[in-house]
Amino acid sequence: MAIAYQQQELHIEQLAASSLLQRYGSPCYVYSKQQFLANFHAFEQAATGLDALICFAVKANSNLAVLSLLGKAGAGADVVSGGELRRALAAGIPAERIVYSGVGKNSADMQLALNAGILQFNVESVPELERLSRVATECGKVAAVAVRVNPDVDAGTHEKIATGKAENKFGIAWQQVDEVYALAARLPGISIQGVDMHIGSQITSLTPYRTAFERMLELVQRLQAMGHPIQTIDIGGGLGVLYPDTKQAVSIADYMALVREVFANSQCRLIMEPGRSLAANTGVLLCQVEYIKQGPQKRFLILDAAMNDLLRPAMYGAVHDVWPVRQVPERELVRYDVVGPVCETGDTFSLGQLLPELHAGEAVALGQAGAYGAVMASFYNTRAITPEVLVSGNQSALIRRRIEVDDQLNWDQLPDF
Ligand SMILES: Cc1ncc(COP(=O)(O)O)c(C=O)c1O
Ligand SMILES: N[C@@H](CCCC[NH3+])C(=O)O
Repeated sequence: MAIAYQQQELHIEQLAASSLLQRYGSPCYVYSKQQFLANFHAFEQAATGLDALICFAVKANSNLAVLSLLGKAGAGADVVSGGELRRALAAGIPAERIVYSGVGKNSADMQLALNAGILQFNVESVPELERLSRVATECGKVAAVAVRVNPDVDAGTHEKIATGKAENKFGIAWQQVDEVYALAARLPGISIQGVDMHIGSQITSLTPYRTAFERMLELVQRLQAMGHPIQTIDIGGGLGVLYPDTKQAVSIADYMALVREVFANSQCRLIMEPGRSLAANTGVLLCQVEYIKQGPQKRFLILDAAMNDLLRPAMYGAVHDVWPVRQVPERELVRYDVVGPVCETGDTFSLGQLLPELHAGEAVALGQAGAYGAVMASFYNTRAITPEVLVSGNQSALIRRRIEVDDQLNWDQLPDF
């Protein structure tokens, strides 16, 4: 079922926004606890009755307060580096709920994961498998492994985030899978546990998922018939969300209904790695208008947020909501090119955006910023790293009265990342 685009249900009151900006500085990422929990519960509820573990893809948002919130709610974590693993562990996510993906795992990070006792390594190549076996043997451990299989499916997504086609660097090619499992079975430091796939990100149709899932189920049955003890099927993440330019999206409920239809009788434990669908609509990037610049042809809204804070528009031509925090109905509508202060023409959030007339110093929110926002920030132009705040309260109540950083964590005892 296609669902229509609606502006993100995250309203920010002028008063609260300016308190936040005053307290934490501008620009500043603001996340909603309630929205994170609502998204996680939507997955959980749709998975009722299935043996399923939802491992949040930490790459989407690695904020410690966010990880701690999701961990307490029962989520596991999908990590792709030693840094992400340390963060997940520091936030209290138990190692037995952590899977480790990625094409370039180094020996030190493998060792860290083995000593922590993680649930599963998702292995992407023969040399990685051989290295993992060697490192595990040296540590006196056996690594629980799923081979990431590349099901050669076009997920119809942006070329920079497609991962499931034969030409992509990810996973083991379909025709090599049998020999890789045969090798895994011979290696002393490896224990075969499952299969893994991830075909891309921001996928807005169920069709590629159906094709990939059916291929994976067939593969599981074939590997089991060969005697491999496949007990887990990791189906990755990738579920798309609504951005202003998304023409259709798939609901969590419909996605999970497909998962159930294909895998319910597999007798395997299902692992999912959603990132964006858990995080995108939980956050905004709050910022302020620095200047209004009137050119001969265009009017520029120059924000104090830039591509180093939110890279997606510059990197993928991605579109995010832009809206003034204070809604003044009588203001005239004006077209702006919404840009940041960085010395790149690509530092543009939106072209010809119709907005109520704005003035320097007023607060603006950039939407859908809870996923792949702060995690992709950089120091470019020697700008400061953007603060992140997780607040309580929901929807319109958000931020209005309760400005509350997650106080469950002891920040002094957390490692510095
Ligand atoms: C291996 C793996 N798992 C999970 C994810 C999360 O994807 P998404 O944020 O699209 O759900 C990604 C990113 O695409 C990934 O590479
Ligand atoms: N960073 C990307 C998604 C990549 C997903 C990681 N495999 C984005 O912002 O959309």
